[in-house]
Amino acid sequence: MDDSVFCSCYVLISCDIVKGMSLFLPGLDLPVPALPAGLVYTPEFINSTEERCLMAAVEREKWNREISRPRQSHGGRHGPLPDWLAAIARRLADSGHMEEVADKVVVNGYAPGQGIGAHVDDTASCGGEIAIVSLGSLVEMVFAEVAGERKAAQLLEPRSLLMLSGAARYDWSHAISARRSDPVAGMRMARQWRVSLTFRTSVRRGPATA
Ligand SMILES: O=C(O)CCC(=O)C(=O)O
Ligand SMILES: [Fe+2]
Repeated sequence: MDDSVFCSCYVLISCDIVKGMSLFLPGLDLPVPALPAGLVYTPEFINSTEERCLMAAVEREKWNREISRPRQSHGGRHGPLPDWLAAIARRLADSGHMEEVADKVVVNGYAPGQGIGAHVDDTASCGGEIAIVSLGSLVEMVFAEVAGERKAAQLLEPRSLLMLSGAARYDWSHAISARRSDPVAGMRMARQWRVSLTFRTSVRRGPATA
C-alpha cells in the first residue's frame, strides 16, 4: 500500500478508536471496544413479513414526522397492550429473551438525522430488562459507562432485537447520534425512517408501610 494512503487510514482508524466507535477491520488486528456485560444482540429476531406488518400497525398511529422523534406509549398505566405488541411481548418471554412478559412499550419514530440523547432508562418505573426491536433502518447505538470512561457501539439492524440487562441496563447509558448516516464496514450507510419498539416491565411497588 502507498505510505500516504496507509497513514491516512491509520489516522482515521485511531480517531475511531478514541471515540469508541465500532470497527470492522478485516486483516487488521486492532482492538474493538468491548460491549457492556448484559447486552445481547440478536439479528433477524423477526422476519421481513412481520416487519412490514408491524410498520403498518405503527403507521396507523398517525405520526407527526415534523416533530423531533415522535413517540407513542402503550400498556402500563395506559391499559393493556394492543394485540400486535402483546404478541411480540409474549414471544420475547416464550423464546427466553425476557424473564417476564413485558407490559409496556414505547414506539419511537426517527426521521433521518434524528437521534436520542444519552440516558439510562428510568429505574423507578421500569424493571431490569429492556428489549428493543428495530424496524425500517439500520442505526448505530452508542454506549457510555456512567461511572467510567469506556465507550462502545452496536449496530442495530432492521428486524434485530437488542436486550439490555445487568450492567448494560444500569451502569451504561445508551444513545443514538442525531446524524444522517452510520459507519458500516468502513463506509457510511444512509439512514431511512426508523421505528423502534422498546419493551419494558412495570416495577410493581408493594403497599406503603407505616
Ligand atoms: O430507539 C431506540 O432504539 C432506543 C429507544 C430508547 O432508548 C428509549 O426509548 O428509551
Ligand atoms: Fe432507552
